[in-house]
Amino acid sequence: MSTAKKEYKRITTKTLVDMKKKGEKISMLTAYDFTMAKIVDSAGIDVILVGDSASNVMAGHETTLPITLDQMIYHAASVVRGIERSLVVVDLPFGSYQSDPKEALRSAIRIMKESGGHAVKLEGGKEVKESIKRILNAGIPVMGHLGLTPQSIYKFGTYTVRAKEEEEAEKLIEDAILLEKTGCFAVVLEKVPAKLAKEVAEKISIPVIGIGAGNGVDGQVLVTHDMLGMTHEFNPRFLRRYLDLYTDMKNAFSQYSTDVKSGDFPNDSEQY
Ligand SMILES: Nc1nc(=O)c2c([nH]1)NC[C@@H]1CN(c3ccc(C(=O)N[C@@H](CCC(=O)O)C(=O)O)cc3)CN21
Ligand SMILES: CC(C)C(=O)C(=O)O
Ligand SMILES: [Mg+2]
Repeated sequence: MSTAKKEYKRITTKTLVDMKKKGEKISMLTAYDFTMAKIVDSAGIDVILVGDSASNVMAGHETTLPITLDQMIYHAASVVRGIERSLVVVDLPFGSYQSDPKEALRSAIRIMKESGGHAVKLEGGKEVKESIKRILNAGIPVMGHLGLTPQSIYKFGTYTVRAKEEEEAEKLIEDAILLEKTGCFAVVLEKVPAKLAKEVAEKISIPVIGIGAGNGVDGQVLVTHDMLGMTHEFNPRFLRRYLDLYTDMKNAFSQYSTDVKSGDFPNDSEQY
């Protein structure tokens, strides 16, 4: 009898809940395009997030607020064409779900229909409960997002650690419990104290995926371009860089330019 660990063929929302039960950590990274998604998927990353961080990373905006639902669908559809195994979760962008639950459902339906993604993510707790219910009633899985919620940046003014004070910590725990009760299959916790994040992960039975939330949670997410070292100016404490692609790419471009200008490229074997 084989003792080899069973490989998950295709990750589903249920797989993630089972992984938490078994104490297996969940890996999650962002992707916004086909080529990146294909590499991330083939590396065995469990969840691919088509994050509204595309607004920063792809489009160069200061915040996540400007990206549109149409643009998110374009990114998500490109990602879906690149994957075989990962679960694809798509951020509902700012302005596509806050007005009312019907609008939230319409936006989620557009994402599912037009991109082929597997689930949506939206920011907030109690405030978005009715919207989450509507989306779930249509059979669309929902991931929550608490703590630092970048779509509310102008309400807070900074990207500092959230829920350091007792009152905000209590609200966060309440919101996490509410998200589980409402039916979310997982929740992202962004930039909160590790001790609080661990407490939340222990209190609820759905997976808690952390970013800047310490090691006591059920999985981790990073922006792929950050962990590859492409976003040079972005230096939060929680980020671990696995490559220095900014430098490597810059050197490659510079070498190419030198080769073109010197006439070294193309050589005899690189032409017809
Ligand atoms: N490239 C990228 N990576 C991300 O992780 C990311 C985005 N973009 N865009 C959307 C949100 C915004 N996020 C952020 C933004 C800032 C910090 C942050 O720690 N900023 C400062 C500190 C700010 C402060 O303490 O006042 C830093 O140290 O870089 C963390 C997460 C996470 N998301
Ligand atoms: C940072 C992650 C959690 C996110 O929401 C995004 O990339 O948009
Ligand atoms: Mg996001």
